[in-house]
Amino acid sequence: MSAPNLVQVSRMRTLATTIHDAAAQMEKVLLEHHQPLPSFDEDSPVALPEAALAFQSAAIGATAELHDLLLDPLDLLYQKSSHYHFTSLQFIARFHVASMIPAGGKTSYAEIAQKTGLQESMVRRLLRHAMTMRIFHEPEPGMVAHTQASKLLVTPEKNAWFWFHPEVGWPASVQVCNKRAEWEDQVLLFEYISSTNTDYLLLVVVVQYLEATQKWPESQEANETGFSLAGHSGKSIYDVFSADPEHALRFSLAMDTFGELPQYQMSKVVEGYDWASLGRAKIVDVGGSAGQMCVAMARSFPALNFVVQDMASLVAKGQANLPPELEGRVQFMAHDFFGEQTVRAEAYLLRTVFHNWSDKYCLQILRALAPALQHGARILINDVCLPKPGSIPAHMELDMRNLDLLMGTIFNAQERDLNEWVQLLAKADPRFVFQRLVQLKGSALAIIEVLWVDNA
Ligand SMILES: C[S@@+](CC[C@H](N)C(=O)[O-])C[C@H]1O[C@@H](n2cnc3c(N)ncnc32)[C@H](O)[C@@H]1O
Repeated sequence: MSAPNLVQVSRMRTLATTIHDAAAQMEKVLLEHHQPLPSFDEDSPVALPEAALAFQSAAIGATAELHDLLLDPLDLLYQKSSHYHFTSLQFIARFHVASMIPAGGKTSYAEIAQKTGLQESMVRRLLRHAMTMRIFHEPEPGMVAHTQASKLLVTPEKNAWFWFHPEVGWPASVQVCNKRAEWEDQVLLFEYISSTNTDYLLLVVVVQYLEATQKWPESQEANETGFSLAGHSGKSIYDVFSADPEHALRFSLAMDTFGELPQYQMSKVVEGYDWASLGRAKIVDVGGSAGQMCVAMARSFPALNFVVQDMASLVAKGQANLPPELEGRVQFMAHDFFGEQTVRAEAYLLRTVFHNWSDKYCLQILRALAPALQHGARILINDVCLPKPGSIPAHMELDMRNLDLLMGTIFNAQERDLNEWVQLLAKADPRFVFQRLVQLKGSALAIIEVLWVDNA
């Protein structure tokens, strides 16, 4: 075993000390100038006294470096290349949302929806995303109030300046490499996805999100999205992929890298749920890709057996790569999850399956399970469960709300909060009875545990 990296530990402490010392100096200066301490409060002074500026700069530099230093490197790349925040900022700027909220007061999501012509649920998603960046806050459920930053946007000049970045600078920057013509060529598009990461593509797609939302309000269809508008002439991502299974397979490889981010790792699922409580049981992994999750679980829980269901190309890949010692314990089956479930089992796992489908299609996937379900069967949904605004650290909430906007942009789908999960299940069939939410430690994902109860 190699020795711990003491240089990194020392840098971490040096930075923490710089932050501590600079903050103490700033407090002193502010007290001397009879100024309040920094806060997000809408009435907090914007400018610091001259004597505090050097300390402010030292603290910002050290916090930024400490933040990056503490990130997993894959997460660092992900965070630096995430651009979903432009979607919520574009909405705020385009509709001059700041001017709809009175100073010192509050306005409901419903009223903002009515003034902007967007659906209330969309307004809530966009503004809750911005709130993780301290732009507006939700002082009570359903209401929006100013922070120090959002209040600046009340004036037309500031809003125009703010508008410039998502509406002019951002779309222009997408064109910098003048690739749009080449993107029309799907082969290059998919080579791009698989060879680097999805961000260049997603940038073009996300630019179109508000356009799609305004063009097709309330749409639940994947061919009426930012993706469809971004050079795909009305096609959904599914249409584009199904025309080319090889590239669909490559996209699934790109998704595997997503799964390596600490907050989405499969090990958190293996460790975070009481799988042993199932006893000797069979688990069907619906939409289980090439079986990576089941292989990890089979290794840790010898009493469990698995059936992985997915598209034919993926299950064939899973079967070919199955470690020999798991032969017989992990089976593969091509199955369309919109079609009737035929395998009877003690539990059904649906891992990150629902978040890329709108409610209309999630209901179909849930109802298709029913014919195979026996009283007491567990349905385990491993997906994001959006937190109450402000209830977890902002960078973690932002990560979840980024994913929410990404799902909207590409699929007309969404991440869901607990209330939305419970409502979705009840609407699918009252025999789906929500049991409990298990928030997996160190993960952005939860397990929503549901029982099938005959006569419920
Ligand atoms: C976001 S991925 C999740 C994969 C896997 N559960 C995981 O967590 O790594 C969604 C999966 O659903 C599969 N899928 C999409 N449409 C399907 C359908 N109609 N029937 C079965 N599987 C489908 C995809 O091939 C993909 O493997």
